[in-house]
Amino acid sequence: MIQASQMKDQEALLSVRDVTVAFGGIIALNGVSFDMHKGQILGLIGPNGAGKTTLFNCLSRLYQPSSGDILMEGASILTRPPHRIAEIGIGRTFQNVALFPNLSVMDNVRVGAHSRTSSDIISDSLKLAWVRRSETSVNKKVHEILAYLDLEDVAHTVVSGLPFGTQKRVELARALAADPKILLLDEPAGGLNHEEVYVLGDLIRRIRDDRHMTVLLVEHHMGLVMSIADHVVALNFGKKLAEGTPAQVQADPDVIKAYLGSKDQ
Ligand SMILES: Nc1ncnc2c1ncn2[C@@H]1O[C@H](COP(=O)(O)OP(=O)(O)OP(=O)(O)O)[C@@H](O)[C@H]1O
Repeated sequence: MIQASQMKDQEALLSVRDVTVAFGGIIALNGVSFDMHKGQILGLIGPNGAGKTTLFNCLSRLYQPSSGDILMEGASILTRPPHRIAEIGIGRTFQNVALFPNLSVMDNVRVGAHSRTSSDIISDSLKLAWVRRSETSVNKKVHEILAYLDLEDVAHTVVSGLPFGTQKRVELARALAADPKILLLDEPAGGLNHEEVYVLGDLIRRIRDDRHMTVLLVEHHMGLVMSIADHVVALNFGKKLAEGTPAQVQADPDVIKAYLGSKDQ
């Protein structure tokens, strides 16, 4: 676990600065700021409609903030189109799984690995030497990730035939194959049973430790967030309500009030 004293000495890997998002008259996010540090697992929580998904979509560049900035290693990411965020080291998974259902597990993971290569259709067709070298390294990467996530047995299985929990693991594999610096996880525990959530928590922690990854977790499952996050940011009605260690946020009177007044646990 990263200590607060170490954090102070580190420049933030990602800084959310005064981000506001308005949809017509609805202010989905209202001046939200926080920092993420290298190696951190940051849990983003809040009752329904708090603005978590909106913030997640800003980080993955699907939404453009009305004002404010998001900096990655000091440089704004807001000029990047969504399909180019993998190049700066941001990877994501989707709440409802967004894989190519008719492709095999291996081919889905290969798509992730290719998002960091610079080959193009002409170089691919000409089978230039550097493209062949790049293919070899992609294949090596894909095999390594499949082994890491225990997906070798289903490597050649078409994704649509797999249980939901396994599909979620394939999505994680695809995101990891692009070697992100920051992994954005959108409700990874959604649709999983108790045992699967426990295994997932362990896996996220392992990914952070083994692969030196920084993880942002948007999650309704409080048990998961509180057991694996180093730092928690709580939103409500588009504003930051509290941030701190899981224990600090759990004990915050405003957070308790927000949750007691909602349908969330
Ligand atoms: N595309 C959109 N158009 C209009 N309003 C939106 C849009 N997306 C979100 N909102 C509104 O913005 C606010 C924040 O929504 P958001 O989905 O970010 O919350 P959330 O914390 O992710 O909620 P949940 O936990 O239910 O997914 C809500 O009032 C929502 O209705």
